Parts: sequence; structure tokens; C-alpha cells
Amino acid sequence: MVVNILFAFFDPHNSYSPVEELFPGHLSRSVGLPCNLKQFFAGCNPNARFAIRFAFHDAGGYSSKTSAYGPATGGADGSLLLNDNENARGGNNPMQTFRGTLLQKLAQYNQSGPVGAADLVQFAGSVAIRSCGGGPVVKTVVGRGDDANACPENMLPAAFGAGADHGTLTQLFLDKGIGATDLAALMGAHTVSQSFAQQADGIPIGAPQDTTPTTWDNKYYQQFDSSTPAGVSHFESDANLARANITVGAEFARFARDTDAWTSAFTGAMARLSVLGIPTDVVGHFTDCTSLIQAL
Ligand code: HEM
Repeated sequence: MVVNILFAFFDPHNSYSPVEELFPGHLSRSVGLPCNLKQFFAGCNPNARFAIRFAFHDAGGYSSKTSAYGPATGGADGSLLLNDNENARGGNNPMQTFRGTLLQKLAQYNQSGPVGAADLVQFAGSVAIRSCGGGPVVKTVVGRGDDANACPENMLPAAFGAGADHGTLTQLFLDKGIGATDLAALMGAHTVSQSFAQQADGIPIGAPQDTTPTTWDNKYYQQFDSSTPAGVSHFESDANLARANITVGAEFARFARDTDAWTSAFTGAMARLSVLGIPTDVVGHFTDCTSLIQAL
């Protein structure tokens, strides 16, 4: 249990903290860690984009088809940060360097009090989303248990080739408890994506998935409606999900028209993703620190 993520840095000069309402008496110790991460992610830089994807890949290790184990059955348990083998899997390329830096930060934060890997991964994801211009506030909780065991193989979606078809992808996400609307909303995170590891599938190094990869906007959806702008590359998976004649694709079209609808759907889906695999009654006892994200 790691509510101390809130208090990881002692900052005697901080005169106000939104955490005060949650933890009276801890007024002066709270915002150091979020502020440190905010600087690390300044301007929706590559670390910010890695952090958002990293949060998805850690939580995405869950499936309802896996027999229950550990704190999250492979879901939001910090295993992507803690386990060398899981991190080295090809589907996590090219996030290995980022993992090393986040491990250093975990050690650094733990000098001021216990901070869990699973909490740090999801907390960092929320800070990173907020660090991208227009990024929404995602409900952010702490209290997760950690698991250093690798999650099962083949839990993450394929971007190209076998498994990148609409039917396989929607079933993979359904097995995680993520339906069509949530899936369509989560895919919008590719609004801040640039690809560095898909050259074998024809994606140029650094190619973005919309024309504004440091801004959190709904151009990702809009640019499936019209012809793909110069310099933008779509993954096969995304193009398959965007097809208008399927439910996920219809949601893509709705989010292209309606930013508020996307924001509402995304924030709900991302909050659910951030606790994937953790029993509901356990999540019910977590500490809500959304106000720290809001304050950034
Ligand atoms: C069908 C589902 C998905 C597939 C197949 C997929 C696949 C990919 C691939 C291939 C990349 C590029 C990696 C690289 O070459 O550097 C990428 C980037 C990214 N993905 Fe996804 N993804 C999916 C869903 C998601 C979801 C649900 C999220 C978060 C909620 C997410 C967040 C990101 C982010 C932020 C990046 C950018 C990373 C960067 O710029 O370095 N993705 N994804």
C-alpha cells in the first residue's frame, strides 16, 4: 500500500496543497513528486509519450481469461517496470531506456518514503497526459500492490499482421473488460504518438499518428475521416478499428466531431484501465489523489 507517493518529497516551502483536504496535517509535504514528473514530461516530450504508453502496457497485461494471481492478475501491478523479461518483449520497444529512467526515479522517490512501482507507473501516466497541451485530468488513485513477476505473453495488441484485425483486437480488449466505446476512446491516446520501432512495417522513424503529436486534440480521429495528411502514418490496427461500418469506427467518427464526448469517454476509460485486474473491493480502498493532477 503506497499512499506515500503523495508525500515522496518533503517541500517545506510549499504553502498550499490540494492534498490538505485529504490528509490534514500533511500540508507541507505533497506536490514534490508530481512537479518533478511534470518537469520530466515538459512539453509533451518523448518521456511523456512513453509514460502514457507504459501505463497502458503495464495495465494491459490483464485478461479475464487468466487464472487470478497476485495483486492484479498481470494488470496494473508494476510488473512492466520491475520485470526485465516482460520489459524486453518486442511489443514494448522502444521503451526500455524510459524504463531505466523510471526505475531511477522510483529509487529516488523511495528515499523519502515508500512509493510503489504500480502506483508510480499509473501516476506518471496521468501526469504525462496532463503535460500534453489540452490533456485532460484522469481520475488518479494510489494504493496498488506490486508484482515483480512478468505478466503472461500475448496480452498486448498487434499493430500489424496477425492479430491486428478488428475482430481479434476487439476480443482482446473485451477480455480485459474494455468494450467498443472505451477502446475507441483509448485509441485517441495516439494523438500524441510518434513511432520509432515500426520501420519493418513501413512506418518511417518518428512518424506521428496525427499532424499535432505534442497536442492532446481529436485530430487523430479527424485524420481518419479525410485522406491521411502528408507525414502522418497510421498503424494497420488503428486503420482497422477506424473503419466506419463497425462499432469502434462509428465511435472514432463521433469523437472526430465531438471533443467533449471523447474527453468524457477517455477519462473514464483511462481511469478503469489504470486499475485493471485489481478486485473492485480493493480499489474501493485506494486513495484518490486526482487533485494533484488537477493542480498541475
Ligand atoms: C489496438 C491497440 C493499440 C496498438 C496496436 C498500439 C500500438 C502502438 C504502436 C505500434 C506504437 C508505436 C511505438 C513505436 O514504434 O515507437 C504506439 C505508440 C503509442 N501508443 Fe499505442 N497502441 C494501442 C493502443 C494504445 C492505448 C490504449 C494507449 C493508451 C491509452 C496507447 C498509447 C500510446 C502512446 C502514447 C504512444 C506513443 C509513444 C511514443 O510516442 O513514443 N496505445 N502504440
